[in-house]
Amino acid sequence: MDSPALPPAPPPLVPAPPTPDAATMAGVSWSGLSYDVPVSPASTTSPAARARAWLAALTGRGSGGGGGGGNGDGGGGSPPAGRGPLLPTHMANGATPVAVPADLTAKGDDSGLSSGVSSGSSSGSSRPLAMKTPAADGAAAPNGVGGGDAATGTATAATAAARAPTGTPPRAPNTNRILHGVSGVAPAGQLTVLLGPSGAGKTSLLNLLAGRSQYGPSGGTMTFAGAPRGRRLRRQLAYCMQADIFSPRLTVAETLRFTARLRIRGASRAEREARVAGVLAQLRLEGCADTLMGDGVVVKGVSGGERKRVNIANELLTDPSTLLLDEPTSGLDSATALTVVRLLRALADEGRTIITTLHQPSSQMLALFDNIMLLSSGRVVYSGPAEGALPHFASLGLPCPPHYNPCDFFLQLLTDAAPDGSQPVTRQLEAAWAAREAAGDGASAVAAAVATAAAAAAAAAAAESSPAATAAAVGPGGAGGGGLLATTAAGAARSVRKRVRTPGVREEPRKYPVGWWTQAVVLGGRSAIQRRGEVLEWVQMFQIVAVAFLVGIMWFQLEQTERTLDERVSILFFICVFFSFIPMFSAIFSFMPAEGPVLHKERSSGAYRLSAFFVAKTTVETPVELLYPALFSIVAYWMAGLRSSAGAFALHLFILALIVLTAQSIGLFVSASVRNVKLAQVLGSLTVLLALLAGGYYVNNNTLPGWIAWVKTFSFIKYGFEAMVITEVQGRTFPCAAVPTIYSGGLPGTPGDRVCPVTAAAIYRAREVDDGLGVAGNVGVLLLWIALFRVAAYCSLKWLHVTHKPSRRVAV
Ligand SMILES: Nc1ncnc2c1ncn2[C@@H]1O[C@H](COP(=O)(O)OP(=O)(O)OP(=O)(O)O)[C@@H](O)[C@H]1O
Repeated sequence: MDSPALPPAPPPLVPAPPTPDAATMAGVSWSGLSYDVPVSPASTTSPAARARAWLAALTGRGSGGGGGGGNGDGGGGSPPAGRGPLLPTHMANGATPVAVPADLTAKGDDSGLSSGVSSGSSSGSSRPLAMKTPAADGAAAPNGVGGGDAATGTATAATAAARAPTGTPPRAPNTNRILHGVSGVAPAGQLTVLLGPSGAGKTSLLNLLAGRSQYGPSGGTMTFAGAPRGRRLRRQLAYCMQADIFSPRLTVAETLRFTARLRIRGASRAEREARVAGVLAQLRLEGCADTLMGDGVVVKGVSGGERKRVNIANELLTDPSTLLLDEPTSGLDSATALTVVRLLRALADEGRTIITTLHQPSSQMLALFDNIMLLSSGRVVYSGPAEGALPHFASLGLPCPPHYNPCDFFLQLLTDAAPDGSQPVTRQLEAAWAAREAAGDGASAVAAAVATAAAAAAAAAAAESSPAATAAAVGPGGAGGGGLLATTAAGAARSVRKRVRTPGVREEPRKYPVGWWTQAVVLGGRSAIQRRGEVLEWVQMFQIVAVAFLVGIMWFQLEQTERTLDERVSILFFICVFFSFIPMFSAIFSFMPAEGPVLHKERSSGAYRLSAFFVAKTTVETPVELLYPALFSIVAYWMAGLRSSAGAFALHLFILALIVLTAQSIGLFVSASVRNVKLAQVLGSLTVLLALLAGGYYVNNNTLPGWIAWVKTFSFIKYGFEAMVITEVQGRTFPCAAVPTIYSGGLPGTPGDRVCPVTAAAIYRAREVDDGLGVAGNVGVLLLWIALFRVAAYCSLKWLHVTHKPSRRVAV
């Protein structure tokens, strides 16, 4: 019996997904990216919520999972498909309503930045601007990224939901959504610019792409050169942060040389020098190669424009295929800013993927861009070729006035607010773009296609992980990206193909470009150079020597009798205190504000291990810290007439060095644990004051009540002071003076006779020195303190102070 004929297959409801070209595959794409951050603890009212917010802020975990309430698009989950209301049809110019995806229908923007779309906010507005959809006037779709026809009718929210490349995940409680399922593509060999008003989410998006966001993405995918971001691509991606953070006391050339030594793998010295010379020439920095970087405040250095270019040069040293830049022109005059943008254009023309945020580009700059992505409150209002933006807005009934800078026009559209603070036009633009994306005519379709291809490539790579298979996959004609790349004839894509095929790009056997020892040696060398301006600072040197002479004069050639025993003890205590304050306060500023930002930046780029930095820094700084007490002692010790023996002097110096290192270690710990400079200062002062008060000189520790007597155990000054006293008087006797003192006894009203001459034991008794511990015991305690606080400083630095690894809630 014949089987009945099958009914013809129904026509597809959605257009076929676009096929990304080679340059797009080799570039960066992101699909449905969402980003949530914890709400500020101060803005929550309930104590429990505030505690959760504090905890989230502390641990860097923005939201713990899906679901939960909330008033935003994510908070309560998306409304069922098809239930997105339409915008009101009050708009002029015969505009038809724009379908609003479910994502935009929530009352109130969960980002907390602006109000959400509501019929009231639009219909009640007397906005002069009105929009129409592309479908309304039959306008041809502007050249969207993915190609494909514009929707032929009003897209529904159901379509939007069905066509969304990735569903935006629900927003967790106590979080703000900064990015709402943002999709885009930045093809290789092209300059892609993120534009939008302040707070639109440009930096957040860039941070996500760079893997540097504080909390990690809440949803979505990213692909780099057709693959998910992984370690193998880490060094192919460079990020120029907005703040140009550099060590102020290094010259431009030194800065680049140190970066080259730390970040270029397996290069000889000559090759590194050639690379540095190359980027200096490329960025036209030869003229200021020997100028200090400076900090613009204390150390005079390069100009703002040069600094920006050094920032870019520093990242170009590793020859990255993808360069992300956050506001590379901020603070520059228009001519210098144009120079920087031209430079980015040239870098893109070399085949690199360049993605940058810019604040207010001129129309001259616009002509240099390939693509722009316009963001508003974390949502896309346009993403595609730069020349397609004006037609897109014109098709919505928003033509750019003649002789107007298009970029200013875009930003004005996105910042225009009604008297009640609402932004109906912005909301409508977001909705219009969402509708266009839903119709398959936008970046999200391309990004989704790239993500699919990337997933397939990753699966294939996992199946065939042999080097031969990898080579076949990346080579021309291979089954993977190489095959795709080989199909293009575009110049940009050719250079991209060359880059992607560069040996070493695919393999990242080690986490860091150079080994631990090299890192430590290079960082140590840099630390030494950084301190050159400080160590030899005549003022500081003069201060130490001047105080040494002053002390020598005040305590000049103390009599070797009972009469001056008090002075003898007091000078030792003064030395302990003086050399507790100085190293403590110089260490307190070690990481914040001084080196913390540089460390954070360099660690974020994966340049070196924290342990290498820490060991190098503390090792290099130790001899410098010990120089001052040595200078001081050479003068003051002999002038004051302390124990006249080379051995005693050496031991005195050794104990003083330990006191300095203990104070420095505590200072390092405070600096590594506290971000607030003032708080660090207060903590430092408190620590030294407590150590001073419990040091056994001012207060008789044995007479303290039991509940507070334990404080003396934590006074590092006490241990140093006692060790010094023992060194000074051990085995000596001092002839009695005419007038009795506490050392010889026999004072009126005290029991017992006077004991002459005064022995060391009598001095220990009078000063409550614990001679049972001896010099060795006290030295041991100080060494323990040094070790403990250094380890604690390292741990704080690693886990509390400098975070360079964002938490990741989804794998991308
Ligand atoms: N970690 C965070 N915690 C709280 N809010 C954040 C965090 N990161 C970003 N935001 C908020 O997200 C919004 C977007 O910030 P983002 O820096 O991305 O904006 P932008 O477009 O780069 O702005 P600008 O042009 O002024 O630099 C801002 O309102 C910002 O306050």
